[in-house]
Amino acid sequence: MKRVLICDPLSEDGIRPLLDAEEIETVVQTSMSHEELLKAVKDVEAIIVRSQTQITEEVMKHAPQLKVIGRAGVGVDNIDVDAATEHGVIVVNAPDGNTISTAEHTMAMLMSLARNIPQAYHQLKQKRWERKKFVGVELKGKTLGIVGFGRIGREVAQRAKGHRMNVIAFDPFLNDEKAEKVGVQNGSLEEVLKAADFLTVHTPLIEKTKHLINKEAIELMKPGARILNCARGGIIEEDALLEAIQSGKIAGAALDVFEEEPATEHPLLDFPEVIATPHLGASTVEAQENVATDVSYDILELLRGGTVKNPVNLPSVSSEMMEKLSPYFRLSEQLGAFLSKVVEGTLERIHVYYSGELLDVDTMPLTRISVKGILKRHIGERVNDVNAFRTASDKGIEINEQKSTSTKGFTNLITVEIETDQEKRSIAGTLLNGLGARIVQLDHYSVDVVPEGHLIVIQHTDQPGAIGRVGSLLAGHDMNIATMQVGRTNLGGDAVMVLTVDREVEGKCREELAGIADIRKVKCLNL
Ligand SMILES: NC(=O)c1ccc[n+]([C@@H]2O[C@H](COP(=O)([O-])OP(=O)(O)OC[C@H]3O[C@@H](n4cnc5c(N)ncnc54)[C@H](O)[C@@H]3O)[C@@H](O)[C@H]2O)c1
Ligand SMILES: O=C(O)[C@H](O)COP(=O)(O)O
Repeated sequence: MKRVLICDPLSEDGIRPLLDAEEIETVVQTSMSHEELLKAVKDVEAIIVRSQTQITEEVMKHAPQLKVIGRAGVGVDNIDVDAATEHGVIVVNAPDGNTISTAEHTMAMLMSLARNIPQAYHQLKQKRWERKKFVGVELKGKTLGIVGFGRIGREVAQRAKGHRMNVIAFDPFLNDEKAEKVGVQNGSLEEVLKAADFLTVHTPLIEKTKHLINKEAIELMKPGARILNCARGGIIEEDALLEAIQSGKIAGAALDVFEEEPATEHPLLDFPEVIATPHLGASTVEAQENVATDVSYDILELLRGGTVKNPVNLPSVSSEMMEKLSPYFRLSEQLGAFLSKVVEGTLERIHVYYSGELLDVDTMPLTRISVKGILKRHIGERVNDVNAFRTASDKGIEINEQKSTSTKGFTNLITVEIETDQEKRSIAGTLLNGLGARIVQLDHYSVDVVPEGHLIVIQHTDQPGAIGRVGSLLAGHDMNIATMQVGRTNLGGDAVMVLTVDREVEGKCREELAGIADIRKVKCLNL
């Protein structure tokens, strides 16, 4: 018997496939303490959670039989996906099942916020007939700013348009053409912040979106604007929001999620301008049945040796292929990650070229890993080796893979090229026998860089003193330079510097670097 442990409340109809499977024993044990959870996972092959239960590496270490973790919902931020991958545990989620419910909940919050419905209801329940106090605003003609135009963001936009709102959205995967097709305006984050009467966030919580809506962002907003978060606590900086509510800059907020949940004692709840629900976005009969069904089928398939529909981290490479390809896995991801951090604009096309000893190998898994490395910057851990292509195609990004006979003298060479609506950039890397991975080309500059650690990539004009000024500035910041590579097109022409430094480069240091004469662009990377 294979044991499946369900740790958070799930729809019984949704888990029916598991309950009906003869070879599966399904154990439902919710609201466990951490110690109880560690004991309960001892002999399970699958764990299913919603957002409450944290599946940490410690939990995985206590579950030696564990093969799969199912997230009956979208966000996998309560699961240590990296640790799962390291432990060979597949993570699956249910990305589509609760989209509509969450979009509808966002609209319910938007309307409640506009018309003070929770506050008025509360007064009436206290037998107070207040009318003057609860004068609201219409949605018609107002601008809804959407940050994160994925599944839920798009559904919210459609509904807001039904209310005759103007919609402006920001998403790194959105461009004017795609926005126009769905009748919204494409904007930068700054443009969205400045235009919004109501601002709603629908991004995942990843490093890049943590406190995306902070004090500086709120300062850009219109006085009297209102903010909604039905995505994840932490995308909006709660202290900054509190201050803005206190000062009157922000007229109201609707929150379904908090940085720490349960959030019964949260200071934001003391403000009458703040309305809130206890993470109810996905709490409908339909969504719960959908997500439980999707995750149950995937787990069943996987435990029966089949393939899953919604893997978050599954590497799908045969063992024979693995032997040939695995030395290039890390390099492929590093090339993608490196390039995604230096390129500007909305991604349109990714080309990957292989040459040398990679000519006769099925390199598709490597392309997938490079694409994952590129997309990870915006999507976080939810993009993986398996879903990288699907995610790219969902975002309208074209992927091309080609074999090339031009080896530039290397026994193997991988070249990744990104085209955006603004520029075309490329990077090439190789595995040097006995020496490991090297970046050997950045655009048309030859370099020799180990793709690891803290890197600074500087585009500048080749002029005497430029290198010295960079060195002195970094020294002034007590920043040790481990390696430095310089490439140039021609004397006095465009040039690039790639430096490896011993620690992360802070914002102030980066700004000062960008201010040096002859320096055009500075990008700081952690690989
Ligand atoms: N409140 C709830 O109960 C509930 C229910 C479902 C989902 N969620 C949360 O809602 C969020 C969105 O879910 P989804 O299904 O729409 O996901 P999705 O992956 O379809 O969309 C997320 C979008 O955010 C974009 N994005 C990433 N980084 C960005 C950035 N820095 N700026 C702007 N956009 C960025 C991505 O490109 C993507 O298009 C997730 O955080 C999810 O966990 C909450
Ligand atoms: O990411 C999600 O799917 C939502 O936050 C839903 O979380 P829940 O399953 O705990 O309701």
